[in-house]
Amino acid sequence: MWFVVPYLLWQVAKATVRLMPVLWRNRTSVTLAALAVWLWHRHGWEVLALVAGVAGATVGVWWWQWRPWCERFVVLPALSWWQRLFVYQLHWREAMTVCRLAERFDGKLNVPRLLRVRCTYATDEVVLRMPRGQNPDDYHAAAANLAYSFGARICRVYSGRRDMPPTRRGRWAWLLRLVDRVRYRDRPRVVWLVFVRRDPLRRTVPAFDVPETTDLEALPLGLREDLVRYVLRLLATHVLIVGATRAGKGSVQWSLIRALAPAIRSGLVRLWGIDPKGGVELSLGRQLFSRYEYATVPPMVAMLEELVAVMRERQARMQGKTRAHTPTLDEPLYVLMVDEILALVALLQDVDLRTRAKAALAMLLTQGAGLGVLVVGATQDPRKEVVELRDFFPTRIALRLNEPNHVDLVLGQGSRARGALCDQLSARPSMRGIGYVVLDDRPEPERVRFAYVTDDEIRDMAVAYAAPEVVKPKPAPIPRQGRHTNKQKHTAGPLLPDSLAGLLDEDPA
Ligand SMILES: Nc1ncnc2c1ncn2[C@@H]1O[C@H](COP(=O)(O)OP(=O)(O)OP(=O)(O)O)[C@@H](O)[C@H]1O
Repeated sequence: MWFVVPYLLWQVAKATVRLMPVLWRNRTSVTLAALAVWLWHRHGWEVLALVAGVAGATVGVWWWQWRPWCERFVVLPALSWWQRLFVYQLHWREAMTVCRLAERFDGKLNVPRLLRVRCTYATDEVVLRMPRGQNPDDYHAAAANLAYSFGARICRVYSGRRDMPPTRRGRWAWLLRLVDRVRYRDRPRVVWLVFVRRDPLRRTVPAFDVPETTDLEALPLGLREDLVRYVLRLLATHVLIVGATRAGKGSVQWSLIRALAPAIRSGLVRLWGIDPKGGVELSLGRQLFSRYEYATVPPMVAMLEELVAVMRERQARMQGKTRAHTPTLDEPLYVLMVDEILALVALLQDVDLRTRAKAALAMLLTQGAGLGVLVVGATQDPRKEVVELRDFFPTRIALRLNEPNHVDLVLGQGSRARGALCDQLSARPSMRGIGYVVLDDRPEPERVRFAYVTDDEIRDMAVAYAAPEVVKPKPAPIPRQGRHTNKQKHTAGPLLPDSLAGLLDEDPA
C-alpha cells in the first residue's frame, strides 16, 4: 500500500497545476469570493453586508460624478465579468462542440480556448485561441450558429485586433511602447468574436462638430458597431459609395465634406462637384465647392478634363522631386465629388461625351491618388461600367443594396461571406445611412452608421466654411478623345495604362 501515497500526491500536484491557469483567468471572481468568505467567517454577515453597501454607495457616487470613469473601471468590467461567467464560460464547451468548432485528436476533444470577454453596452467581444487545424474562415462559417447559441442575433468574426496601439508620449513612453509591442503583436491563432447584444446603430447619429483642423488621415464620418467613431483616411485614396436609392449616400458625402470644411476654407483642399442629378444633392452647399457643375453634361466633362490637366501639370512639377504629394496652400488637395458616377460612364446618350468622360475619369483614378487629386464617386447601381472602375477605388462604402451578389461586386469577392450583409439592411426610413466598409487593417467589413447632416447644418456650414475665390486656371489644351485606333492608343495618353485603354476601345454603340 505504500505506493498509494506518492500516487495520490502526484494526482493532487497534477490537478493543482491544471487549476492554476483557471484560477488565474478567474482571478477577480476568486479574489472577491475569497474576500467575502473571509469577511463572513471572521466578522459575520452584518459586516459583509455593510462592506457591500458601502462599496455600492461608492460606485453610485462615482457614477453620478464621473460617469465615464465609472463606466470604464467599474460598470463595464463588472458586466464583462458577469457575461464571461454566466453566458460564455457556462455554455462554452457545449456551444463549441455543437457548432463543430471543437476538434478531436488522439481521443481528446480540443475546444477553442476562451481567453477574454470585454463588453460595451451593445456588444460582447470574446477572444479565443483556435485549436490546431482551424482558421478564421471556420468561424465565419459558424458565425450565425454561434450568435444564436449565445443568445445574440449577430456574431461578427475578426481575425485581428480591432483597436490600434495607442500613441504614447511622455517619460515612460518607450516602456509603454515596448509593452504595446507585446500586447499588439500579431497572433494568427487568436480570433475575436463580437456578439451584438443590441443594435447600437438604431438611432440616427447626429452630425459631428466641424473639427478645428482637418486631419486628412482620420476624417470622422460615422459610428461603428462598437460605438467607436469610424474615421476615413482620405490621403491617397479614391472613395466609391454605392447604395440603393434613398439608402443615405448623401450622409456619407456631407459627413466627409463636413470633416473637410476647415481645410476647404483655408484652401488646403479644393472641392469640385459634379451633380448630374440636376444639383439636387450638392447644391445646398454650393459655396463649399471651388468648381461645381450640375445643369448640362458638356461642362461636366470639360471639368473632368480640366482636372486631368491640373493633375498632369502637377505631375510635371513633381517629376524627379518627390514621389508622394503633400497638400499645401500652393499645391492643394483636389477632391472631386461626383454624385451619380453612372450618369457619366454609362447613362450618357452622347457617345463622344461618354467616351471623353470615361477617359478622364480613368486617368484621374489611375494617376490621381499619388498626385493629390482624389475622386469620391457615388452611385445607386453597381452595374458593369461601375464595377469595371471599382478596383481603382481603394476605399469602398456599401450602403443598403438590392441584391446579395451586389455586395461582392462593390466590396470585393467574399465580403458578404465575411459579414457584409448590405442586402439585409433595413429600408425603413429610420434606418438609413447604415452601411459596411472595409477597413485598412483587416479583411472583415465593419458596419457603420454615417452621421446625418441636416439641410440647415449644410447651409450654415456653407456660409461659415465657404471656399476661397480661386483664379481660374488657364485651360490646358486637352487632346480630344474620340475612338482610338491602335496607333493612337500608344501616342495619345501616356497616363493611361493599356488595361484602361482597352476599356475605352469598346465599341460605344
Ligand atoms: N445617416 C442617416 N441617418 C438618418 N437618416 C438618414 C441618413 N442619411 C439619409 N437619411 C434619410 O434618408 C433620406 C435619403 O437620404 P439621401 O438623399 O442621402 O439618400 P441617397 O442614397 O443619396 O438617395 P438617392 O439615391 O435618391 O440620391 C434623407 O432625406 C434622410 O431623411
